[in-house]
Amino acid sequence: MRNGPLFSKFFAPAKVNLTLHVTGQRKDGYHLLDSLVVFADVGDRVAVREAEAMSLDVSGPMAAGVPTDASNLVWQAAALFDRPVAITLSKHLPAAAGIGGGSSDAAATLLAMAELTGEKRLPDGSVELGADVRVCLMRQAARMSGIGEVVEPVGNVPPLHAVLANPRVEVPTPAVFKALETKENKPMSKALPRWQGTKALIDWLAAQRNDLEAPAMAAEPVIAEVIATLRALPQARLARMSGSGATCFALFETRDAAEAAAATLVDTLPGWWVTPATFS
Ligand SMILES: C[C@](O)(CO)[C@H](O)COP(=O)(O)OP(=O)(O)OC[C@H]1O[C@@H](n2ccc(N)nc2=O)[C@H](O)[C@@H]1O
Ligand SMILES: Nc1ncnc2c1ncn2[C@@H]1O[C@H](COP(=O)(O)OP(=O)(O)OP(=O)(O)O)[C@@H](O)[C@H]1O
Repeated sequence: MRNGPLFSKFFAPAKVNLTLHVTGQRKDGYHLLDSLVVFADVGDRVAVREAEAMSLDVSGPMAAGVPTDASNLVWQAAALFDRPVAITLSKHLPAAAGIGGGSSDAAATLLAMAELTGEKRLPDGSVELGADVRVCLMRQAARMSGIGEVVEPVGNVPPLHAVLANPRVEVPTPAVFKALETKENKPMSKALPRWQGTKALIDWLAAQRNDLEAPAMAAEPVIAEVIATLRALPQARLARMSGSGATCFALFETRDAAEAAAATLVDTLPGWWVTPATFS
């Protein structure tokens, strides 16, 4: 005898592209990428409960403007299983922000639905929900290539402490890719180094790129201001945009330095979304 409806919940971590090299473009217009992806200890939360019919409740400090109907990627993910559920989504990440958002929420929903239904394999169409869904399903440091469908785990990534900042402007991913002038750029080195500690990783990252920074900045010039502001923070070692923006990150060698820097930004720029984070 089961006691009460089936229920499952999962964390949806922010997805951060430490690097994002655009190396080509397919005939269908999708761009080929080479990206070192890590996940933050900040994110959304998804819960699903067995119900008579599908429903979605969106709450949390970043819920404004997030769809509450079947256009939400969590609804689309849950609907791939033939089991109606009441979904609750608690939004802590800004949307259209280059840090996974909908894709990470969709991945968390897929995992929650698989647990709730006991399904061992994900339904067809799961990873097609978004180019970032596959890497978000892995939710650990990975090298992502192809258009996002090739995901290779990367071990021994030293801990990175960061500040994430978003000026609360939504940046449409398709437009940023479209505006990228040079589609064939150098990938990262074939073999990634085995970094000996946080400083070695940051030094290596400094020689990598996010090729979408330039088109994103052209679309939203405030992104250049975000990067300059992050770069000027005490003990900030590197600042870069994540994904197609507008969220940018600064890297620090200690969590204390990241938290102190975040507190400074929260004071001086109350209109921005700012949080300390640890990447792994
Ligand atoms: C920028 C990244 O976030 C890096 O992780 C991803 O490549 C984009 O992931 P995403 O936001 O889940 O992207 P999707 O929602 O699947 O695609 C949005 C649009 O971005 C463009 N797009 C996306 C991924 C890719 N490799 N090449 C593209 O050109 C396409 O126009 C696509 O229609
Ligand atoms: N669960 C969701 N959370 C936020 N936005 C969602 C969600 N589902 C659908 N959307 C819609 O998707 C759009 C893109 O939001 P999302 O957070 O996926 O940004 P993104 O820039 O694509 O993230 P990334 O590029 O890092 O994958 C939003 O503007 C919103 O209208």
